[in-house]
Amino acid sequence: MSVVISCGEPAGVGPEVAAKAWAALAAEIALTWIGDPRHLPAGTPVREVSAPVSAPSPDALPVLARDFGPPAVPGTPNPAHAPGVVAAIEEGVALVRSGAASALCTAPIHKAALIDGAAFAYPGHTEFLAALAGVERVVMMLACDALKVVPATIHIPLAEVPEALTADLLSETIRITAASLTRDFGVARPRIAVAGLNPHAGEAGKIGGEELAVMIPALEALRGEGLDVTGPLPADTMFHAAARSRYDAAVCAYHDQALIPIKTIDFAGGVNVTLGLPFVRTSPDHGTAFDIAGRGVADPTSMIAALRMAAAMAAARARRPR
Ligand SMILES: NC(=O)c1ccc[n+]([C@@H]2O[C@H](COP(=O)([O-])OP(=O)(O)OC[C@H]3O[C@@H](n4cnc5c(N)ncnc54)[C@H](O)[C@@H]3O)[C@@H](O)[C@H]2O)c1
Ligand SMILES: N[C@H](C(=O)O)[C@H](O)COP(=O)(O)O
Repeated sequence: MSVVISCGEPAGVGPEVAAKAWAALAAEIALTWIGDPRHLPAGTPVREVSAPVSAPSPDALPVLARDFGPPAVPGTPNPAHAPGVVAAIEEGVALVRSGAASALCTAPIHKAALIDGAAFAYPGHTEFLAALAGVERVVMMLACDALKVVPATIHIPLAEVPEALTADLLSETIRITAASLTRDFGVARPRIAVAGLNPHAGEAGKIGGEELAVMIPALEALRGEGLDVTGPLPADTMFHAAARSRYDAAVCAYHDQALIPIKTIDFAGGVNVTLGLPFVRTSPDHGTAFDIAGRGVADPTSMIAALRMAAAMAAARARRPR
């Protein structure tokens, strides 16, 4: 399987964790990095290529070299780089859609830097990739060995969550999650737990009405379709080890309800994966980490896990085409 890596924000830790991950996986996965090679850590062995490689390259990191103009200053994004960062994602998508690569792994972007420098119209990769693929609804999943979580609403202000959390959104999110658990992760009959929006999942309507009005009817309808769905559950007690053993994925009402438990349990090993796209996309669970960029101390574990997951998902899809 060949995986292309979009460079992400040059002022962040993305180039560093990509170079370190390549060093760790050089004999295991065919990796190709898209970006300006001057943004890679000094001393990274580079081999410029004109197309993604199809075999592992243990001696040098294959690079689709693109000129971003000014050099990168660690920790300080340059608006002049933003168009190149966006173009690298677009190129990665084009390569996986054409079949030139098997999967895309995106290094972290700095959303504000892209909005300022490239009038980026999306709050994250997830929404941008959906637009590039022409898909109306995609699902963000963060996965580690101990837990898989899905925020039903993603990058929106907390104040907008109750209105955005419709029965249609919840139902589609759960259907996409269940289908991907089977297709990409080999779970024959996925068990999905759903977190309530309100404290104590609404306490039978005494602490918020969304569970009774929206969530419970939606989950009952999904059970009628044959899906194994439990909830809405009180979110505070569904992430300890015994609770986690009862489901394959937790669908949550909003971003932090889903991402706090997984980034607490396994920040180093978590992977962000987009479900519902016509291609495989993963990413590390961390961001640009400007506070440590350029110091050589960034932990590549999440990037390594993201690359391994991308290759494994691409292999699973090759074995199990839709
Ligand atoms: N996949 C993505 O593109 C992605 C994911 C998450 C956040 N982001 C973006 O990144 C930017 C910064 O986000 P943030 O500050 O909330 O989170 P962050 O993950 O960048 O940093 C949070 C903390 O974790 C540390 N950290 C992060 N990655 C690390 C690594 N590999 N090794 C060691 N320590 C690491 C940082 O030093 C910092 O202290 C924001 O613009 C955010 O939107 C992008
Ligand atoms: N919500 C993600 C996280 O905090 O890990 C992150 O912002 C990445 O989102 P995209 O994959 O949409 O860029």
